[in-house]
Amino acid sequence: MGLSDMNLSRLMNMDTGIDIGIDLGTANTLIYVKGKGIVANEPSIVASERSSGKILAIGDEALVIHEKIHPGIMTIRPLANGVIADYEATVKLIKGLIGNMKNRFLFGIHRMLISIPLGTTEVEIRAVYDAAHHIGAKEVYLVYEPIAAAIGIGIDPFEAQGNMVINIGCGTTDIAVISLGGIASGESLRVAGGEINSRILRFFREEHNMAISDRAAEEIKLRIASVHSLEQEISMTVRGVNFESGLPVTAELDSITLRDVISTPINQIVMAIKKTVEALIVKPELAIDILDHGVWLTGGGVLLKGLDQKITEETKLKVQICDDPLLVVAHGVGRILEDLETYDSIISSSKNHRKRTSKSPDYSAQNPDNQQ
Ligand SMILES: Nc1ncnc2c1ncn2[C@@H]1O[C@H](COP(=O)(O)OP(=O)(O)OP(=O)(O)O)[C@@H](O)[C@H]1O
Repeated sequence: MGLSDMNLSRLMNMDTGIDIGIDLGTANTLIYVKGKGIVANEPSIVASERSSGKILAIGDEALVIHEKIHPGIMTIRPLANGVIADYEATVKLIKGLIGNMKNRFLFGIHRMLISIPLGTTEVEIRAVYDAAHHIGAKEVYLVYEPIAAAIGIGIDPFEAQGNMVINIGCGTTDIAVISLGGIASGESLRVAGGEINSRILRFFREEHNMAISDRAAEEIKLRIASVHSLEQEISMTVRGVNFESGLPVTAELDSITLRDVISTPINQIVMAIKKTVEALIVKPELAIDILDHGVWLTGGGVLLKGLDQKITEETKLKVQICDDPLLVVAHGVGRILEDLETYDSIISSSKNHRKRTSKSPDYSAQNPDNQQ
């Protein structure tokens, strides 16, 4: 009796290994397995033993350790501003997240597709390729995050109509006008949700001589941060530690004061959006498309209260927050992975990656390989 189609495909899968997509983010790393969907969504954090470097935990478990100071354990966030800041820890994070799955397959990972921010330099791209090969991927592909986000929304990146996507994560904000499979106008800045938290931490340090935890800064942002006046302004009591006495203290913070505290990064993001739109002056038909169809907001950072309204007021563009902004890049990476042939021209591969020096990228390029 011959092999059934299913057995044959199983055999082929074993022969070549699994295909994995990764949204490697500053705050969160998501793993997509071809044919299965998103199988992991955990914070990008690794905890290791200080003396031996032995990995104790990754993801959710490492975050719990991070919040409880322990002299013998250190925690690392391997990604900063969307790119690899600690190579070893990044490898450990990805290995840890896919480790359990991989054991179920005989020949490990075949293809690995990773999303990267628009502003990733040549050196940083090299590090991503190296890490993926180090982990065992036989073929490695990269895609720019806003293109993955667009595909995750359901936009056809090859259509002539211009589509504008603003992806605000933790470490980076990417703004791209996508048309005909390329980026017609784009900006990338290393300012996003994480910078808002940094401003909150700094405010308490400078204004209240008070240390607050990373978790407290995140909670403040989620509960009372807004970039547009609220119908009813809100406030909360914040707990921390006085820098001099070391004693626990509290302070009140209201949404009006906080709006001012976070205004600089918000203005930087708005300026970058305006710059991207202004660059379309030489491509008026794309500018009209954006005016007609509006802008998509993706990434967790867009959930900041009133941000959509602020962007509309400042740019006169209609904006829409996509469904599942924290998952949309991973969904896009997944769609590409399921159909690599269709998306061939918008991804780059380590096979055809040429060695170049680190320079500012040219966003007219269609994929991360085309950096000048
Ligand atoms: N409700 C919310 N309000 C404001 N910010 C939020 C909210 N929910 C999540 N965020 C922020 O979204 C960010 C995480 O988003 P996301 O997972 O898309 O980023 P990332 O992919 O890890 O980062 P990057 O793409 O920059 O490397 C964090 O800064 C988080 O604080």
